Amino acid sequence: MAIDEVAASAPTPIDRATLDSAREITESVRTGGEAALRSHAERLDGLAPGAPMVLGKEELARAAASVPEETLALLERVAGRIRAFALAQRGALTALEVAVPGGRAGHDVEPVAAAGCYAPGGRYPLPSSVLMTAVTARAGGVERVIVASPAPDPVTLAAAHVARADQFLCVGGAQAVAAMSYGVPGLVEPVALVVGPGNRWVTAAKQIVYGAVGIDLPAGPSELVVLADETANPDLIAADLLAQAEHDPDARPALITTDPTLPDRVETCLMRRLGELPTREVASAALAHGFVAVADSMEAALKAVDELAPEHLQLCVGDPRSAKASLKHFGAAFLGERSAEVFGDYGAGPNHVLPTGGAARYSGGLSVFTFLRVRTWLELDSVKETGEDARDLAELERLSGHARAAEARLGSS
Ligand SMILES: NC(=O)c1ccc[n+]([C@@H]2O[C@H](COP(=O)([O-])OP(=O)(O)OC[C@H]3O[C@@H](n4cnc5c(N)ncnc54)[C@H](O)[C@@H]3O)[C@@H](O)[C@H]2O)c1
Ligand SMILES: [Zn+2]
Repeated sequence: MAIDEVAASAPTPIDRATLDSAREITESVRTGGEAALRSHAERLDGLAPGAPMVLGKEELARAAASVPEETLALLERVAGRIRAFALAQRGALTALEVAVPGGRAGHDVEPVAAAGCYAPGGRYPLPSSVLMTAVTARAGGVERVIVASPAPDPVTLAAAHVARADQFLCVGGAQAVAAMSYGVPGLVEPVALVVGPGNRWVTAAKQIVYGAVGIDLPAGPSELVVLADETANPDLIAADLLAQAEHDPDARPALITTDPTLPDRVETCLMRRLGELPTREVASAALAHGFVAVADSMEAALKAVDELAPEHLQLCVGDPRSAKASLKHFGAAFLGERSAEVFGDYGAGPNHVLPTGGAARYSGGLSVFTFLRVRTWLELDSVKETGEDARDLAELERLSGHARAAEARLGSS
């Protein structure tokens, strides 16, 4: 692909047909309750007829006890790193109090009361996403946490136990998002915020329920841009492209480089690795809509990356820090070829739930901040300095009630 065609090749966030089918599903769960939820789950999520849809803390603890000890220890270690990073981020946001004319104002920080955390499970079980969402919610102080994932395996349930989730909804897709958002009488209480990655039906459903609940960000099919110069190792690039390609046939792996000899060398490694990859069927489908672009300068390459606003950006260049510093739009950057994107996926610290479909232009990834509300307050001793301005501005807007409410205080200060 020519470098100046890269921006136009960006995927549209969600197609109309997926939105329509997600809307039908979310509406039917909203109005049809448990019976509608069960019928979608049996049809789309492989829920066995009569199987429980919701598990509580004891069942999650039992699942945790059933997995090998070293698996549980692994989940605990990864959860610990995600929690440590989230708590460090939490510490960067503090309550504020400042003087304003006539008094004081400020903000305080309060978590949402209840969060629904979606973890994908259609193609592969993703216990890592359970940890990324639910551990981070708890680190933010969320009181009630429900995790949803279709056909969960014991490790996914164990991850929910490790994350100290309260409930597990064994349902996926748009129906799970609707159930957590609207609630299902007798089964699931509605939450205030729904978060988590997923395929296009999950992403569409989050868009639909937004307003009734808060959502995090569009975190759809995986995207990776590798930005590489002549210092890059073609075999590592091939490995990284395949790692994201295997997520979903809709995933989008791409290489942008200033070295015209690199694409062929990457291609050779890619073909060899693809032949040996157990997930090659999905990966090949994704590779078919990935792309390679050669730029004649680093400046042109950086411009193309910025226009694309990719979810993951792997910087295989001589000076990754300065490349990152000159970019505005990406979900998460991985600096240098040792800092492979998979270490972000699997919990080095930062979250792996990241904006796709160009959403990096207006959103960062999921973080502890997603679960927090910054609420402001105002406390005045005197309205001498601001009261007349308030009254006059209200009159300009012809809102007499406002003007009078301000006026009523003017005499008393
Ligand atoms: N952006 C991120 O931060 C991030 C992180 C991890 C994973 N992901 C992405 O999450 C996705 C996971 O996808 P997945 O499919 O494996 O799991 P998923 O759990 O997201 O979706 C599976 C569910 O989709 C629903 N579904 C499937 N086909 C449907 C249809 N025809 N009509 C209606 N509903 C249907 C079903 O309910 C099914 O259980 C991948 O695209 C992956 O790249 C993104
Ligand atoms: Zn990944």
